[in-house]
Amino acid sequence: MAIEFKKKPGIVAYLTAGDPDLAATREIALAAIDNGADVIELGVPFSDPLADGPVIQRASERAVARGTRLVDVLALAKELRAARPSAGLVLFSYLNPVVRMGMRTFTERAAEAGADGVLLTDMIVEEAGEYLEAMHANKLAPVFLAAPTSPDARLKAIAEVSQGFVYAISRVGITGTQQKVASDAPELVARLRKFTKLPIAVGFGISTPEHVRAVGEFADAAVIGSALVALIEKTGADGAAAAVGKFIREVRG
Ligand SMILES: O=P(O)(O)OC[C@@H](O)[C@@H](O)c1c[nH]c2ccccc12
Repeated sequence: MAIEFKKKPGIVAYLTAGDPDLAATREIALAAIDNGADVIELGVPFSDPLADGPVIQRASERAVARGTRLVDVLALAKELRAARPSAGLVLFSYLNPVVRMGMRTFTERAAEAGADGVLLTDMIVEEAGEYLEAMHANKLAPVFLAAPTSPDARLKAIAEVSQGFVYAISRVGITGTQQKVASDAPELVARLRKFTKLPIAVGFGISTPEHVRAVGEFADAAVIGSALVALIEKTGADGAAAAVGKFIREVRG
């Protein structure tokens, strides 16, 4: 039960829980872990995923349409923790579902489920007081997003409250695979290194072994989301776990 990146760069795999269904997500997450993913970012599907590109938007729509709720994702997290005690597990959500449940209740249930940390996409560090209190009370690692447009003061504030790792998004904009990883990433990671000793994971647009190798030159982990979600969309419930396992093995190198 820990967020640690064994091989450099580590792999963080993002999955939309409940797409195509919760049983499939369970199998896919286990396959990702067993094939080299150090951390699973278990995404809570949300009806208005404005930070997401089309691939993850469609996955969220499918999962919401199936009736996937935050409580179901917490139950899935508990199953994953039981099945893989040492895997890194970060609950990933927009604020809205968490606020609806209640911050205190959510963090208690996340800790009870065995999550290592939480990343709330639209939680900004300036307004994170109550959230951080609840996270600390439940020994959960708050993971924050740092963007190339974040000024140093903001990076410093993020670094001071982050635990587990810091998530550096490689470019402004929405999630989604790209031909090459944006060039803003190395500069953002270098700026973050001034303020934190935590591992830094880079995400957005990562989908090939070359992307992962490139990220490994300057960061500690690569986050892969849309490429996995697109693969799941293409293969469907039956073949998805094997396909994702193979993909993680290939990009890990
Ligand atoms: O999909 P990509 O380009 O591989 O990027 C990872 C991203 O999907 C995942 O970390 C994520 C999913 N939803 C988000 C919303 C905001 C920031 C990051 C995310």
